[in-house]
Amino acid sequence: MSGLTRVVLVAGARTPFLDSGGAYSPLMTYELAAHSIAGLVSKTGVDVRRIGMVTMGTVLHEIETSNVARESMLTAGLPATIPAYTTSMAGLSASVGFANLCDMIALGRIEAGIAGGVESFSDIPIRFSQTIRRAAMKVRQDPSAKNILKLVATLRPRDLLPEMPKGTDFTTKKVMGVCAEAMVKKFSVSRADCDAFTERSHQLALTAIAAGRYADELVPVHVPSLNTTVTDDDTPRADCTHRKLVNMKPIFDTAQGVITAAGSSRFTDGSAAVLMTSEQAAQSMGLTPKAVVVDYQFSAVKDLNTEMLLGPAVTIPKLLGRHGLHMDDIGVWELHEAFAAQILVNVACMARPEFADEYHAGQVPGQLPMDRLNAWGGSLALGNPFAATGMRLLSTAANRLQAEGQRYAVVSSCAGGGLGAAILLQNPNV
Ligand SMILES: CC(=O)SCCNC(=O)CCNC(=O)[C@H](O)C(C)(C)COP(=O)(O)OP(=O)(O)OC[C@H]1O[C@@H](n2cnc3c(N)ncnc32)[C@H](O)[C@@H]1OP(=O)(O)O
Repeated sequence: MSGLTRVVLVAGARTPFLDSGGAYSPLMTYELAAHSIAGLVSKTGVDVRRIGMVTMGTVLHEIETSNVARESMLTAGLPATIPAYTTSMAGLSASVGFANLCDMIALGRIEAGIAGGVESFSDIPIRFSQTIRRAAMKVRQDPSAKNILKLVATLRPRDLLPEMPKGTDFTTKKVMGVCAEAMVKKFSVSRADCDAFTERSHQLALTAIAAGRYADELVPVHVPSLNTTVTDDDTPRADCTHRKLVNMKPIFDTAQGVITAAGSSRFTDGSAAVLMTSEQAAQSMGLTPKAVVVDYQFSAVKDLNTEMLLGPAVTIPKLLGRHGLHMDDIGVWELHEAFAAQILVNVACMARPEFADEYHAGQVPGQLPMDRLNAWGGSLALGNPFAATGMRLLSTAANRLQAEGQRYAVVSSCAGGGLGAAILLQNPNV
């Protein structure tokens, strides 16, 4: 963002991530999101009067709180005078809010903003069937007993069944695990490599947790109706070992697939948020930024049927290329692990000339240095509350830049709809 006001990422905060159906079940998403916003404000000590906008991304929209950004920032106790809007771009829902706020700060329209993401799979929007919905609308127009009886007589028992969200991509009508298997068939990665990557994710997460790496970003969540306070992520597993993984059956392609339950990120509840300001605003508020936001890029794949989750391989090279950077120049890599196979396909594609011909005008991005990738574990171990994941990655990348003394970090995610995002951060001190 040269020539514009420099944007800095001050810090991130997140709730612990929990397997769906757990202790967050009684909470609505706005309540979960309020915890990450309130925690972020309290840990940074930012002067809230200087915040110009709040965004909150979500994938599964709750109808009662359709502008979940507004409800969550009010619940977090931010002044009502701060505007807030909700963003939606599949798994990149929070990242697009983050990008919007960066632009607003860079252009001098606001001097500080909070970008968050939230998801709950414990309380998904389940609807009546369309037949019932239509009948209900007709009853609203004419609520007479005669009309109600007439409409009830047209209903069949199956119309009374609730409609669950399908969990499939709307265009391809496939679930993401099936899409990931289609990528494996096109670009081929082995089951053994997937298992090794899965084990690595859990072991690195457990080591990072034991070393207190996440203490800085985690905010406890009190759930009054259960009289409990959640302090830790609950999905990293010590028993995620080669011995166990090797015996697991593939679940999305039972005959020939490589993706098991362990090699898939789980349906998870949680929220995360990051604080961005202009460099001058951070200085004047006495805040110490963890990273400078250098640039970002959104892209989309050509073929949704075989490349659905290939967003990082399509997006990262565009971002790096714009800054004359190579894979080796990046010291910290934080990539969303939707599936072990999806990460391995993305990494493999970036090193392949035929993929470079297809997407990057023949410029082969090269080999991603695996020892710098998700060094504190990834979504396979920590879970994937869809929209919250992007903000978790940013927070972790900024913390890793500081802890590891690296100069650049790249954060990247794939998403349903064949979308991809990549964000380039720089350590202000290196
Ligand atoms: C952009 C994107 O992010 S795209 C991705 C979007 N997300 C998705 O599509 C979600 C994909 N995930 C899923 O569909 C589900 O989480 C599934 C199907 C993978 C898992 O579903 P569940 O039925 O809850 O699996 P469950 O937890 O019961 O695990 C099955 C078995 O594997 C075991 N297991 C699961 N994970 C692990 C692990 N990491 N290590 C060891 N064992 C494991 C369980 O203990 C269980 O064993 P058991 O049968 O002996 O009890």
